[in-house]
Amino acid sequence: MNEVIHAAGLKKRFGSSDVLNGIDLTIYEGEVFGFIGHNGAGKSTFINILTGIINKSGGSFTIMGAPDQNLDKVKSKIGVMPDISNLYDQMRGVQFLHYMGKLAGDKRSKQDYIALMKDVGLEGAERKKIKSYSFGMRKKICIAQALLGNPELIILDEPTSGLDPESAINIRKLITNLQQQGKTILLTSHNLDEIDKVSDRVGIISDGIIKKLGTPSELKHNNTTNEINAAIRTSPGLTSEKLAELSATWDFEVQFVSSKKPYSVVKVKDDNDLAKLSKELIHSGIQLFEIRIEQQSLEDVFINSK
Ligand SMILES: Nc1ncnc2c1ncn2[C@@H]1O[C@H](COP(=O)(O)OP(=O)(O)OP(=O)(O)O)[C@@H](O)[C@H]1O
Repeated sequence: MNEVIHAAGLKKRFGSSDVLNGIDLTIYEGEVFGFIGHNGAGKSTFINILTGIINKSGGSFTIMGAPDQNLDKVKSKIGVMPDISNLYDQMRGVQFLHYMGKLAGDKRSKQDYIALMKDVGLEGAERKKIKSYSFGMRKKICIAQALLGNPELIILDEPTSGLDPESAINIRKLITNLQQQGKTILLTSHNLDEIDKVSDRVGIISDGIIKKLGTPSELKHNNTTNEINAAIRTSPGLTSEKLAELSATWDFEVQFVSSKKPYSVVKVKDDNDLAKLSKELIHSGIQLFEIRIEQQSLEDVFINSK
């Protein structure tokens, strides 16, 4: 597999604050890579270093084989979603893309720009001035801008934040289509369900390093313990207090995790304790309708990676 991005010990310090403490990461050709981390974790800083907006403080990286000191020859192969504040408000949507496309060496026809606007969900807004665009429409034209020049690597920093659910679904479809065309996509998002759905691999940044890395499935199943979260549906419903009262005499530990109506989610040590739990609940006179294992979500993995 060809390496598209390879970062080795990449560091960034702002004043006295170390934001990136040595990012080691390789992103391969044709993959959608989901980059996640809490606010201020350094995702945009990493992207801004890759795209030459800011300088690194240490370490090194290559993009499509070009070393970070000499990225000029690959710059035209990288499409980056700009900040929404960098749009030209007085231009009409299609006119703006046409203009930016020329600068990016884009060869498409005017009709194709209209098609691009449709692809990002801006059908009907082609001839409206950007100043009249809503926040979501601005995001969409920024996504379109990232695709100008037919780049091989597309970097999308929170493309769907602030979009309505249908628009976000369309952007996810667009990302999948781009991948099918062989593009490599680096994506950040705080919507972990979205990252789970579209990414081939996910990296979680915390304390300035990549804390966890793997496919969404690997991350969700990489449980270091045998602990089980079980969702239980009973009558009467199981509250935290009721469970504490019942379990006081049990010879195993059970912990109330959350209430997800009509379920109560509890944690037990292993399979044996799960079997004991169902037995004890029935003995206590509680009607047990359903008990099922709750799969870890990417959100759980994220919360536990801090
Ligand atoms: N130009 C700058 N000067 C000083 N500090 C900066 C600068 N840019 C970013 N930072 C700081 O670096 C840290 C990482 O910011 P960054 O924007 O990379 O985080 P992020 O992971 O993208 O966050 P979010 O999810 O909120 O977008 C933050 O503490 C931020 O305040």
